[in-house]
Amino acid sequence: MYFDDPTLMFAVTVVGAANAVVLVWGALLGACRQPLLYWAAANGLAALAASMVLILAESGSPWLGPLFNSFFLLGHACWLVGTLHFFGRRVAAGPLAALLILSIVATVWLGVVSPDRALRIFLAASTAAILRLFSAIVLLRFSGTFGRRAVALAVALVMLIDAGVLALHAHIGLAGVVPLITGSEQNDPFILTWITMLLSTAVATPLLMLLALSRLLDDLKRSAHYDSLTGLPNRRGFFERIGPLLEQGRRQGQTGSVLVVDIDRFKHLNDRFGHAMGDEVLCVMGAVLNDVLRGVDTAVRWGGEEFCALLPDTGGSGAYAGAERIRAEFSRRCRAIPALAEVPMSVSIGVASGRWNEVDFDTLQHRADAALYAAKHGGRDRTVLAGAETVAC
Ligand SMILES: Nc1nc2c(ncn2[C@@H]2O[C@H](COP(=O)(O)OP(=O)(O)OP(=O)(O)O)[C@@H](O)[C@H]2O)c(=O)[nH]1
Repeated sequence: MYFDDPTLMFAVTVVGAANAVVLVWGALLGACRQPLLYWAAANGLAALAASMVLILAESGSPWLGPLFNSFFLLGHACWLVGTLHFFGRRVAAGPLAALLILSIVATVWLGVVSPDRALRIFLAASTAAILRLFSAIVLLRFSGTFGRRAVALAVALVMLIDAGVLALHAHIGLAGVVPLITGSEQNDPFILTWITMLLSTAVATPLLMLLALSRLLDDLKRSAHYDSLTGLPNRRGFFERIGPLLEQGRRQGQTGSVLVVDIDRFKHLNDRFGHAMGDEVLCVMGAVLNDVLRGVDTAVRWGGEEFCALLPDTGGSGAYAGAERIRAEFSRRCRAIPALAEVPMSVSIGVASGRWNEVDFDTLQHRADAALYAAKHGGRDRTVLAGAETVAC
């Protein structure tokens, strides 16, 4: 195989361009938008560099090498930036831009102004190897923060191999020989360029797509079961979670309780301070329910400013005490919001209890709702226990 085998250039062009289209399409779906766009740019630049060689190889233009190197290096930088974004890490834009500008200026200088092919190849390949090494380090360092660790490690391995190939390329740039490719008529390092480009476009990019797809599926699963504002389960997540708890309660004849929690005069809060403040207060309520309830209890954002909680193994007095803790904690946390320091925020809560082998969840929920209605009509800012006329305010 010759270094300038047009089949290889064509393969990199087609695979790189196809990857770029798929990655942009994935970004338009809204998942991992930034990393996908950077990886699309990396593949697009690889395709551009390869197609340029395919078209201009015969022209003998002194600009071909420097332009190829520039696209090549920009593509490697996009890879790194996309990978950092994927793991939610900061991009050290200044040092990266400085490295790129220096390398690109040097490669143009060594290609056009004061031609030195060996030094140009050394510079471009060693800079690309450094960028690849950083991509591998990012993947190795943060692979544990994301579920698909094996895939992230596989991409890291490809990046390390790629960095090794590029280091060899850099060495060849200086030494001017190809030690590994014995018998080749063309004693030229370009074969390594095609190997490294195929590694990233045909091997590493599909693995990255798999990573992004896994994250998309995780996000979809999460948004199907959780309320995006408060982080609490939505109704679907709630009913999936409480099914086994209710079954256990029935078998063991446990007494359980349902709380229906409604923030008082929420419309007034929205009207006076805006919806952003309303959303913040809803988040406060989500956090309060998370923190105050026990691990076995489950809360749900029932809709709007209404929440519901199942306390599967708790009788009326325990649930009532829990409701009071929720009311107190909610008011305390709202007072800590500067804009609301002078605006007392409160909640009304309806509580209903019963034995799970005598009542079902829907029945208790309706009773708790009726108790909430009584709490609202009694003046708000209170807990009402269904059937026990117990009112606290
Ligand atoms: N900011 C924000 N507001 C919401 C959201 N969902 C529902 N709301 C608002 O919540 C308000 C509920 O108003 P109402 O049902 O009249 O209840 P309220 O003002 O709390 O009155 P009481 O319950 O009787 O104390 C409506 O204005 C809705 O627009 C949300 O996700 N964010």
